[in-house]
Amino acid sequence: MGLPVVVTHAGEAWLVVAVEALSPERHDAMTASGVEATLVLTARRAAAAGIVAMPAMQTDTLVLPVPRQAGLNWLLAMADPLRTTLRAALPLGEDQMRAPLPGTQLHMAGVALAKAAQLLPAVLVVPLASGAMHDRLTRNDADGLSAMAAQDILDELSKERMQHPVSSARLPMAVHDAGRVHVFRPDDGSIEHYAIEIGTPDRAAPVLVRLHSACFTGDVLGSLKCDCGPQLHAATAAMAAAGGGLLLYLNQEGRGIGLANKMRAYALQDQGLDTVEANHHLGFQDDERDFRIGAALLSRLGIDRVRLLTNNPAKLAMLQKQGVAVTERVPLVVGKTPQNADYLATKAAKSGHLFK
Ligand SMILES: Nc1nc2c(ncn2[C@@H]2O[C@H](COP(=O)(O)OP(=O)(O)OP(=O)(O)O)[C@@H](O)[C@H]2O)c(=O)[nH]1
Ligand SMILES: [Zn+2]
Repeated sequence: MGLPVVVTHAGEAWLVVAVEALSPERHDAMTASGVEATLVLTARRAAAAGIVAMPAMQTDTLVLPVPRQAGLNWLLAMADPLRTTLRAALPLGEDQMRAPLPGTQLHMAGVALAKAAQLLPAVLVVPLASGAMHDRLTRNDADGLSAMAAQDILDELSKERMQHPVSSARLPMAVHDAGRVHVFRPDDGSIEHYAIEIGTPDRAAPVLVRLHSACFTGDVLGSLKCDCGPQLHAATAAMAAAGGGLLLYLNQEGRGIGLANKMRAYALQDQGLDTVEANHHLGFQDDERDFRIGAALLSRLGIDRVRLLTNNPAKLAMLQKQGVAVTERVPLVVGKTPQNADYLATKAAKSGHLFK
């Protein structure tokens, strides 16, 4: 929802909010008393946007003191995903900017919260100086504010979620009339994931499996910018032809950044950035997916040996690390178009995908 959160750290309390969720009222309530506000950016974004040089990337987060004269527009400009160079475009002169500092757990927790909400990881942090500030905020945000320790936020958001089976039913499909959909719900209340049996997978032998990350544009709209839609359909067809298989449909849209941010990445790609550079400009890593989910669903379904349909070696390594035996990688090279040739080349060059 983008509400400010009270984060405690080193015996003090701070208010943390994603910059993109700042309304003028909320911004005023948080900064009115002249507090020392800081802006937290990921080192990825700071480096991609030219605020710091790459060697400064020893840290995941960078903290910039918000200049006194800076208002909401300055913050929004610093977080604006379409502004690719912050130095040249800063509304305040460089001399008014002090050098960024490496972030602490407080700042890492702020960034982790923003990412978990699929908001841009650009975060305003102010000391919770006075009861008056707290009152003004709770009056505006009727439900009051959540409070949590920075380290607890980091622990909570990085731990593996339990995936609970919720419901399951038969689903005849065009590709095979014997099918079954299982819905799983993570214990943190976040988005559900699906496992789809195609035909009748034989669990006595390694099962033909695909871990498919949701791609609304490719899977539903038939986008030519990626290969996801053709991969989805080729995978289910291969499973039907083999008599059975398992499709894990993981709701990790946009490699885990969500559709809104994926469209921001696409807008940057229209300015000439590749798929990896665009993620970095937004402040994300190349890939923000939690690869443990797939292994958890397999284990819930009693499958411990798989033949994996993928071109991505990282998926093999992750499944093996989580205790799933991958007896074979089955390549899934389909759906190359003139519009996605550069995207596929970037994945081969930067993400290690094997297209053979
Ligand atoms: N952030 C971002 N996500 C994208 C982009 N294009 C596709 N995606 C997402 O990428 C995910 C698919 O990842 P891929 O790397 O194609 O495939 P993979 O699943 O890692 O590997 P394969 O098993 O070989 O397909 C889906 O969640 C898509 O929504 C893009 O340009 N930017
Ligand atoms: Zn796609």
